[in-house]
Amino acid sequence: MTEMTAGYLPFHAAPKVPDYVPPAGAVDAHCHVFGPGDVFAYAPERKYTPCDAPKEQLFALRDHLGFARNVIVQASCHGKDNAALVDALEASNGKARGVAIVDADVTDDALRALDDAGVRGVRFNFIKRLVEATPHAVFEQIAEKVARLGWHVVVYFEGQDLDEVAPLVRRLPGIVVVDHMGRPDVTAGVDGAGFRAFMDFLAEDARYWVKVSCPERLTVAGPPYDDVVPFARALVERFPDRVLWGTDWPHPNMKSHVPDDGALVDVIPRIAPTADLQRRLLVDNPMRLYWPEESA
Ligand SMILES: O=C(O)/C=C(\C=C(/O)C(=O)O)C(=O)O
Repeated sequence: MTEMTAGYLPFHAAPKVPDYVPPAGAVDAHCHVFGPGDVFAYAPERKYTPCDAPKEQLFALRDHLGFARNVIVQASCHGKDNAALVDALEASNGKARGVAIVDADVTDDALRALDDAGVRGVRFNFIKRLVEATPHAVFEQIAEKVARLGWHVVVYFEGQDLDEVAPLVRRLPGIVVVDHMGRPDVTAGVDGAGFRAFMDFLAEDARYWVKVSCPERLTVAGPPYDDVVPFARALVERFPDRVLWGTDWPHPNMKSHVPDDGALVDVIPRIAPTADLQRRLLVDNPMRLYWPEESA
């Protein structure tokens, strides 16, 4: 068993059954698999070591929460070794798609193998506490390469870094999905300059999508995340056809509390207050992006 980084909390051992019942075919569009470390080693360059969170537990959580599919996102702790991700995709019976992390020198054969496994995007991480900086020119090279496969790009950055990241995003081809609402400073309020700038950025181009995930990371008030709900709701109501939702299980790097995944699901009707908005958020949008061949 690989020791997890001191001070971080493990994922919830017994999340509640959500009160909210997701629509049929709902997709958890942001989650991870970690290790197990003695089978899928963590990256030497990682800045944290998570607790093991294997595919079997992710799939059991999917069923427990009433979801049908997962989008499994490569996290920095596994770096550019996507083996654990591919293993989970191949075990999912077509119920999972992936977002990988790759180098600029990734070969076309390697990309095709990832695509065959179910990968449909790459992730560019700008969070300074998670990764060393990558030159934007490298990200542009990767984006051009994977666009040939029809993949999209997922970006993860701090709210205060929008001005640094936006020029690169504008140069990327295809759809770009922003993780965790662009990590706004919730203490500044939805009318604060930072979140307004983020909303204006998303409004620039219909290629830009956003995940209304991670109230547990952004909150100052704590569960049930009343201080974060207005941000997610504003995004759902303004961009109903380009929002995604995810648990972010197993919630790496949490220190403030252990989020209950069932309680996170119960936030959904508060941020998407109609059945139509819930269906677009949980079914139509993720199916169009990750299973277009099956999308209505
Ligand atoms: O540590 C965070 O801020 C959140 C995450 C970490 C990563 O994505 C990562 O290590 O790549 C998360 O989204 O799970």
